[in-house]
Amino acid sequence: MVASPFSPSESPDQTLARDTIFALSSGAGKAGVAVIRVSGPGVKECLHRMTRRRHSELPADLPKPRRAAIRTLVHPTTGDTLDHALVIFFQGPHSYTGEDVAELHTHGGVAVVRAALDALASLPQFRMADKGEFSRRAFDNDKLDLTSLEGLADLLSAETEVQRKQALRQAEGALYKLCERWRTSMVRSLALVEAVIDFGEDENIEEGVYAQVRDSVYQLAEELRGHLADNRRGEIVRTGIHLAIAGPPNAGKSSFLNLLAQRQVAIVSDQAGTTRDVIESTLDIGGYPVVISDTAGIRESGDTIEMEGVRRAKERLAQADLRLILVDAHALLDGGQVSCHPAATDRLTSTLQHIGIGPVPGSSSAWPVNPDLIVLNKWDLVPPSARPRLLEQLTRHHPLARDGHVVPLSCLSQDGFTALLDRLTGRLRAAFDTADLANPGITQIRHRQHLRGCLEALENFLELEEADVVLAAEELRRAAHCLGQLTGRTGVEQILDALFSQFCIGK
Ligand SMILES: Nc1nc2c(ncn2[C@@H]2O[C@H](COP(=O)(O)OP(=O)(O)OP(=O)(O)O)[C@@H](O)[C@H]2O)c(=O)[nH]1
Ligand SMILES: [K+]
Ligand SMILES: [Mg+2]
Repeated sequence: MVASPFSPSESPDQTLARDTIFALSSGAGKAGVAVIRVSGPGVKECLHRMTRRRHSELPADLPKPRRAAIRTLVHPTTGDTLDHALVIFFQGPHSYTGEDVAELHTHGGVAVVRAALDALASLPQFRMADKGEFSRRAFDNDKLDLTSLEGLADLLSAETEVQRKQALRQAEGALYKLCERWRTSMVRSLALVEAVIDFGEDENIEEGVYAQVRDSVYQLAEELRGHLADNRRGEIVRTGIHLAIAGPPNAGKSSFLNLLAQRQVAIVSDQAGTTRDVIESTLDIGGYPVVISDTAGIRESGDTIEMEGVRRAKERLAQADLRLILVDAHALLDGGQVSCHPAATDRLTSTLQHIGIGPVPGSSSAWPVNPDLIVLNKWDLVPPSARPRLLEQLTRHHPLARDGHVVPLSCLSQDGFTALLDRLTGRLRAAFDTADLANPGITQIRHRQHLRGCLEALENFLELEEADVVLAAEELRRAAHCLGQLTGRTGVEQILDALFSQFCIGK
């Protein structure tokens, strides 16, 4: 958990005014163990009234903080034994919420849990927690900032390894710490600029203070720019990487989707133009969440419905994060053979041109999309003797096929599928690896907006002259405020006070 370095102390009155909240924190329904969490000023009283040492009628001592203790759980008024439970006590502020917290690990039966919850509800000023209320209290008590809370929410809904890791890092406060480092630097600069305003003529102000501030703001702006130029990696991993499969009709695109998904998601047939709509399936590929779109085969057609499908296919291809083009390898051959040197290469070029990739002669409507992988499907139909030559010719002579961008595959026999998956995972890792610990990613549009606002203010600052020192202070204040909105920690005065006390500028 992240403790704010600037946590304001809560007055005892505020604490007392609060209800004690409780909830079943583990999943609902029958289970081996259930965890009931209790937080608030009444926790000690609750443990005193509801727990006994085993085989004893006497109230048990409060368990040592953070140590599990076995207790008999009883009803606070009737004294009925409810269960034997493992009890853990966390003394505020060293707890998740920052208040006194107890965890009761009871047997997971539905009736046991209900009895325990009913017993808790009978205590004065105790009530069931609202949704997210424990985390809300953690935020109010400066135990968590907004980005950590968002990370926690993402962690609860993470479906793949990469999402889990990213969410965990954010929940642990990596983004928060980075933002606080930036914000502290900005507030420090602000303090110096305000010192220049207040004591500008004073001999106690060092020479060159303003230049120092400019340097540090310049560096900060560079760092923020670098952070914003992340190709939206974190956001994409959070919501799913969009991979489009496109290609000519009958290349085997739907067969490939079905192979990836390991079930019959899309209709496969030998009729060209089978797929019309975009068909989506969300899969876990090497730990990455990937939303795969199978699309209509791209070709000219008189059929208005098919043309709408083709339009959607092109649109999807243009918007995708990753593009996989599937072609029929057999169609690149000349009567089953790799004929004179440039033929297969030319055929690939023309196949790609037909689906709008690469320069289209005499057309201004070519869109500049580059495939991330070109899959040569129906490899089983390529005679084994022709395979090495075909591959060599393409990788050597086709500009889009170089650097291992071409992979042979047979959806029919599944030959080449494992190699293709490895290649795909490699591409995903290259494009979306978020494991850079020193550089926690931005995972929400909201983060990006506040960072942009912050950068804008810093850039405005850098355009000002030293004479505009009042405006300069205003921009720095705005920059720090933007970051404060990102983390939910907007207080500037506390940092300022702490810094001013170090400057020794007062007489
Ligand atoms: N021999 C062979 N046939 C394949 C392979 N992959 C797919 N096919 C066949 O090719 C035909 C077309 O497959 P689909 O998956 O429908 O192709 P598509 O690209 O989705 O076609 P459209 O949706 O019409 O654009 C079907 O008869 C498949 O069985 C393969 O690797 N080898
Ligand atoms: K088809
Ligand atoms: Mg299809």
